[in-house]
Amino acid sequence: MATLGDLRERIDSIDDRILDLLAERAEVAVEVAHAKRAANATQFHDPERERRVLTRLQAKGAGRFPRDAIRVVFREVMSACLSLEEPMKVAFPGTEGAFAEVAARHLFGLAARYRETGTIEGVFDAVRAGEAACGVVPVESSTDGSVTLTADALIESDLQIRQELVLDVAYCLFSKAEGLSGVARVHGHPHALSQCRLWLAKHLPGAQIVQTVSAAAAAHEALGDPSAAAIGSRGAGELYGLPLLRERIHDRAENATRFIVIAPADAPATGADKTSIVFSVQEEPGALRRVLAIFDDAGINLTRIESRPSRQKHWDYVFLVDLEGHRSDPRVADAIERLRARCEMVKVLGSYPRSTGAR
Ligand SMILES: C=C(O[C@@H]1C=C(C(=O)O)C=C[C@H]1O)C(=O)O
Repeated sequence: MATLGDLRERIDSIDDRILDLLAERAEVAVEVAHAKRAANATQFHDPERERRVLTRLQAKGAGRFPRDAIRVVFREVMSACLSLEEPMKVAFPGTEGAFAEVAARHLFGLAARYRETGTIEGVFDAVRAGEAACGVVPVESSTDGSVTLTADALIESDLQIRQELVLDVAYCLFSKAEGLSGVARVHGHPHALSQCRLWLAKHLPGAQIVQTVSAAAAAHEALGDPSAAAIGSRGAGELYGLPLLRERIHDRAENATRFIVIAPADAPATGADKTSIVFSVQEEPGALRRVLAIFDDAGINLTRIESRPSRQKHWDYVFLVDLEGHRSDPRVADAIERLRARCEMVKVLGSYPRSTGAR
């Protein structure tokens, strides 16, 4: 049997080969940059190509090496190669450690340049101004429903949805207190507090609940005061060096948030896509039913419908719909045309590949 020393020598020599291959890959990536420049490409980042690379490699597999890890490794390899061409600039709301940052890093890797904008509107502004190539914003929570700030910003903006990601959201409680009995105050972002409401009522009934603008602000409170606790992602607690008091304190075991990537353009068809649209209907009986019948007749599945105030008139609404299919599919394109004939306003918010989710 090989000794531990022999085996480690073999691993060292394999690692050297991996490094040589990474160096070779980086050289080719730089050549790709030259080729793109020669072709006057406006954008180096190519999410469709990246998706094809990840899908191909995960399908191929690597013996006993876990399939999920293939995604993580190659996500970082591509992010690093892209940074040689031009680092991807990505905006997200909130501050470091927020779930939007977890989603953004999952999608774009460590080598991208991240910009915290504080607010959801700030993400839209940064992308519109070209300060970021794209932005990552939450659009709905499986527990709390729609993120209305995002819905309203989408309705008003010319930016398009080009990707989505459903992220499992697990909240932890952090504090310098010895145990729950030492916690007098719990600080958290309103979304976090709402998704942990029942747990807090049961386990910390006497604690004062304090809303903060971000997970980071909550962490700062808990850092400065041992009788304070903060709610946040595991990563946020680690980032701020706070001791973990309890894990998975969210009320529903299945707690996920759907994030979208907004950019100046949406994504080409992949065969498993969704399209988001917004429309307004005339104020007459049965108007919404007639509009929805267009999708029914075309056999198009709607995955979500939501109404928002139009902000033009009192008690006037617009409807946001997510449907299965790409806007370039003849069936979807035809349904949208028929919608235009019936509605006062129709706006396509973008077509994008369906999320396969992330844990
Ligand atoms: C190298 C390229 O540019 C970027 C980097 C990629 C990679 O490292 O594989 C893939 C797509 C682009 O985001 C390319 O377009 O092929």
